[in-house]
Formats: sequence, C-alpha cells, structure tokens
Amino acid sequence: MRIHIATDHAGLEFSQQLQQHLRDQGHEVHDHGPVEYDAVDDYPSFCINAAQAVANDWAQGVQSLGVVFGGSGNGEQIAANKVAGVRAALAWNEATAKLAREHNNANVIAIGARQHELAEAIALIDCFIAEPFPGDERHVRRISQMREYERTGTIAGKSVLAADGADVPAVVGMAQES
Ligand SMILES: O=C[C@H](O)[C@H](O)[C@H](O)COP(=O)(O)O
Repeated sequence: MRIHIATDHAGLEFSQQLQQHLRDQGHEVHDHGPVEYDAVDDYPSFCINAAQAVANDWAQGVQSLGVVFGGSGNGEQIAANKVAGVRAALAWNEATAKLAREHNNANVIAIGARQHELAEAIALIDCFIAEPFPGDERHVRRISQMREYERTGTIAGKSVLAADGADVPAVVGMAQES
C-alpha cells in the first residue's frame, strides 16, 4: 500500500516512528514533512500536500491512503478535507478508525499525537489500513452526495424542515466564508 504522511511539530516524533513501522511492514511510504523540528511550523501545507498526493493517486486509480498527525488531529483533518476527493476522518479509538473505512471510505486518517501513546496511535493506523471499504449501497450513496456537492457546490436532498414540520427537498448553495 502506498501511504502519504504529514504532520507538524506536534506529531513529528510519532510520524518518524510510524514511517519506520509502515516501511517494516512493506508499505511504500511518502513523507510530506516537516523534515525537522520547528516549534512554530504550520500544519496546513504539509497536510494539504499529503492529501493532494492521495487525491492524485485516486484520480489515477491508485487507492493510496494518507495519515496526518498534529497535536489534536483536528486542524490536520480540516486541512486535508480542503482537497477535492479527500475524505479525512479523525480517529480516536479502534472503532472510529475502522468505521472511517467501513462507512466513509475515508482515504486519510487524522490522529492527535498529543492524545495517544505511540503504540496506541500506531494500532489505530494499522486498523485503518487493514479495514476494507465493503461498498454497501447506502454508504456509496452518501459518499456520492458529498462528491456531488464537491463538484457542483450544490446538494439536493431533505435538508430543510418546512414550517409544518414536513421535510422538503432543498438545494443548498456553497456556503460563503468571510
Ligand atoms: O489542530 C491543530 C493541531 O493540533 C496542531 O498540532 C496544534 O494546534 C499545534 O499547537 P502548538 O502550536 O501550540 O504547538
């Protein structure tokens, strides 16, 4: 399996240990940085570069995976999810690591390096990598809806509750961030 990894200063030690662990298992590991410790470095570029590499692989039919580390994993997940085609999941236990694959076909896992011991973080990532996406119709349908929104900026569905309480179809435009 090809695996793209990125972190910031908060996860650098974890990242280095994880890379060795994954190489020992025979995975093809691509490190997107940082290469050295800098206590004031910023996670977005590292994580977006790793996520973009995953998206590029998938666009070419190679189902690689990504791992992004940070103090909490939150910013890293947010950054990775800015890349079209990426589904980054924050995992904090084995169930969420497995469900990220089983229900969401996540192609990036985000981990909070300050939230786990190294062995626990590695176990979560091993779970994530080992879990297949079974392709259940309902999960495929939901993932397709998000992909459609990503492509078009709109989503059709029952997302607005009418005044009388009945669900009505809605078309929601791309949210504007100020
Ligand atoms: O969501 C962001 C990550 O957890 C970062 O690793 C964290 O914000 C870095 O914190 P600090 O700059 O205080 O080391």
